[in-house]
Amino acid sequence: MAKKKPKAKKAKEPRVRKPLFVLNSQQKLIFGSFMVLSGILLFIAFLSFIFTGEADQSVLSELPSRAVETENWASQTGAWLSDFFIQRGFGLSAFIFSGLVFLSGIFTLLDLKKAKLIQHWFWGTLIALWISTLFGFFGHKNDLLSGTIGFEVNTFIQAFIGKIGTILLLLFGLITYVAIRFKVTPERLINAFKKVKKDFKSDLNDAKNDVVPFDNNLSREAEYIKTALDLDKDTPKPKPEPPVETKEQPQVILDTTDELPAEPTGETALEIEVPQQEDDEEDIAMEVGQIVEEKSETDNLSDKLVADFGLFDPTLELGNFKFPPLDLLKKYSIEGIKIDQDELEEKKNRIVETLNNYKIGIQSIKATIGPTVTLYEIVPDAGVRISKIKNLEDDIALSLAALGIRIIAPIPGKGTIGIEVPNKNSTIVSMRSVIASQKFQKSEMELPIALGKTISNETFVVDLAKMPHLLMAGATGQGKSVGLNAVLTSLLYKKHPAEVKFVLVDPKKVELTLFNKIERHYLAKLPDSADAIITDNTKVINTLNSLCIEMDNRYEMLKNAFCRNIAEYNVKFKARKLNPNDGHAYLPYIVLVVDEFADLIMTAGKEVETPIARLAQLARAIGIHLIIATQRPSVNVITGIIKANFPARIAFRVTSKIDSRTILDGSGADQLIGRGDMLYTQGNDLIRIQCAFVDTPEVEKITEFIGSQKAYPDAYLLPEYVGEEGGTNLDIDISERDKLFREAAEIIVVAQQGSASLLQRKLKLGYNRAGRIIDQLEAAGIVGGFEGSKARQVMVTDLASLDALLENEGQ
Ligand SMILES: Nc1ncnc2c1ncn2[C@@H]1O[C@H](COP(=O)(O)OP(=O)(O)OP(=O)(O)O)[C@@H](O)[C@H]1O
Repeated sequence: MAKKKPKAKKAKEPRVRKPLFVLNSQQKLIFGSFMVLSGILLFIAFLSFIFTGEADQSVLSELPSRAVETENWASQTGAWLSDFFIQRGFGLSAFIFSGLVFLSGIFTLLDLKKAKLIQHWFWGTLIALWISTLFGFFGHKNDLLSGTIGFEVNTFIQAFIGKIGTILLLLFGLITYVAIRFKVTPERLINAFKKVKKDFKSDLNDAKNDVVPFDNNLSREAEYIKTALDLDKDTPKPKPEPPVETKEQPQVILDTTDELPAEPTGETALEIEVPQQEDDEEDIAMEVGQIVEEKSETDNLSDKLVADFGLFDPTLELGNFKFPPLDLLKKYSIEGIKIDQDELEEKKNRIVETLNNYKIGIQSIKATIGPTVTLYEIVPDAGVRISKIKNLEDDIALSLAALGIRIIAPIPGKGTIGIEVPNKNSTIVSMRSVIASQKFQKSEMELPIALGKTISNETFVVDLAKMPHLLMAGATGQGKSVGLNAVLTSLLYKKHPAEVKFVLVDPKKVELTLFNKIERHYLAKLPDSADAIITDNTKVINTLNSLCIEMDNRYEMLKNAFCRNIAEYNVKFKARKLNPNDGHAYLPYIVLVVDEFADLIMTAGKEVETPIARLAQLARAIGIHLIIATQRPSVNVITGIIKANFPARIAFRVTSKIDSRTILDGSGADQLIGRGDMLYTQGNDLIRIQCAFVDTPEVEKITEFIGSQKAYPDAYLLPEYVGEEGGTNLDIDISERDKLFREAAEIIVVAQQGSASLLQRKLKLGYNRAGRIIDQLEAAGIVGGFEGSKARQVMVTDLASLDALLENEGQ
């Protein structure tokens, strides 16, 4: 079945006709210019033939010979060609051929459409034939006019239909030519005639008006118009309105009448009457006022900016950034599904047998072979209870002696019952194959992720931005880390560093280290942290809270820009409608990845759960998306509040039905076979997917490729967040003081001004950190207490006293 598919497809493919010869650019130049020059040469030769043809007549039979001298301006070749085309060919209409040769050269040089050129040749040849026949009729004594062809054709026609018949035939030929070539119809002709008549009438009226200028009313009107024009002289005049009755209008209507029956009725008849109304003498001319498009100030400014600089390009700073090539990903020898007919038959028989043993008859059975499992879709006999088959899951598993059998009863939307049976030899779905797939390459999604292949071997691509957050769970060693790498790899292959940033949390410390290499391209971090990848739990809390601040900031920016989501905001920013001086900036998507969430929840509990839940609830619109993976899908890890906000879930194999229920709200994940076999749900159906496999060396190669390119000066900085541990209590402890404490103290003493904003400016700190240092300075007795809006009093007068104070403190 599956084998036949590609064959059928092949048969249906339209046969592409290859062009007979295709010229490259150089050949086009050479061939094109040759044709252009040949056209010119022919023209010169033909022109000369009119004057010298007779003189050269006698030597034509001796050509070609160096001894012979010809009068033609193009010498022997010219004489011979002219004789061939004019004398023995078409007469004077041979000039048309010199034009056609010239035109062919131009078409080749400019690479214009060949079909058009062929049309020119066709119509050109026809008109040449017609003209030469016409000349043959009137000037049959002069070969120069008609050429042999014109003469012969004439003689031939006249022999059958006589002179009058020939004239009529020529006329008919002309009408046919004009009708087809210039698409002339009787209606068009009538219409053109009416238009001329109307123009003539209005000209006549104008002339009459000019002749009687002293008619009272008219003169007053003319005077009024004149004054208006005078007043208007300085102001720019609007363009004259296009006349209501446009050229095309009658044509469109007449074109429709072409296809109408002889006696048009109903609506169409009405349409035909429109041009007749135009003919009415009492028709009142109507002028349509120009529609004024009012533009706001910002629109004008942004339009001008866009006209001057083009749309804002966020990728410009790393304009030469190259996306990783496909070759960095491995090809696998066991890739591609191989059909084992015997295995299929055997399994089918066992399923049928087992069901028959329980008195369940089957009407039909169909197999779809996937990378790891084969889906047998059965239609049971009428009257069989579905639950009966569902209960036979274990019996079927026993008879097939296979792990991981899943029964889907019924398959939603299909009216069949599905039995998924693992293949004896599973195939690897390589990351390369899914990344190279059309579906991924051509996807227009915001954050496309190629997860793997479905049971029908289709690449499965989803948009993380639509999910909007993803929960991944599965027992250890079942493919979670590979799944996370597949997600990250997909984004690296599709998104520029300016468009997406990752916040990586890796409590296991080893899973995501490879991504360190792309820190300055793709990672985001807290301002004063050394590593972008977070392995320490306290730092996770700070980062999550910092993301909450980023979320609030982004919402504020969206509100000020009157946008509902990040996509709208970025479009507006790119169109230069948002001023960076007002705090606006291009917003990259932020993807937070937590590998091993259980560990976090166990150690930090509510402190982690609260910001995660907040982000999950609110962050979708402003482009922050969460991917959370866990080995332990128990209810105290995946709590109700987390579950409620993560509609998209991936389950790798788990050990118990309870775990499966925690992740998917149903069983199924316990029946998977591991090694990347997974179930995906986005709130409704479960889809079985074989996860794409990406190995550590592949990830290393990709990160190395990206890491070796020009980067931003630093990772994307998240807003500063100081946790409760940074509060005043700890500050009293000298060892807990900020690294910049001494420097800050010196600045304050020199300036004699105890303000946090001074520190912010001088030390380039965030508000929170500067405030914390001020608190520490207060605890150390360097500045006084808080005095509302006034700066704090500085207690130390000079640097020497400061040194003395701090030294005493250390003792
Ligand atoms: N999609 C896949 N295709 C083929 N093999 C896979 C796939 N995913 C995982 N495997 C196999 O399973 C092994 C374990 O995968 P992985 O390290 O991702 O598991 P894990 O769930 O992250 O485990 P842990 O939780 O202990 O980190 C891999 O080394 C690989 O051999």
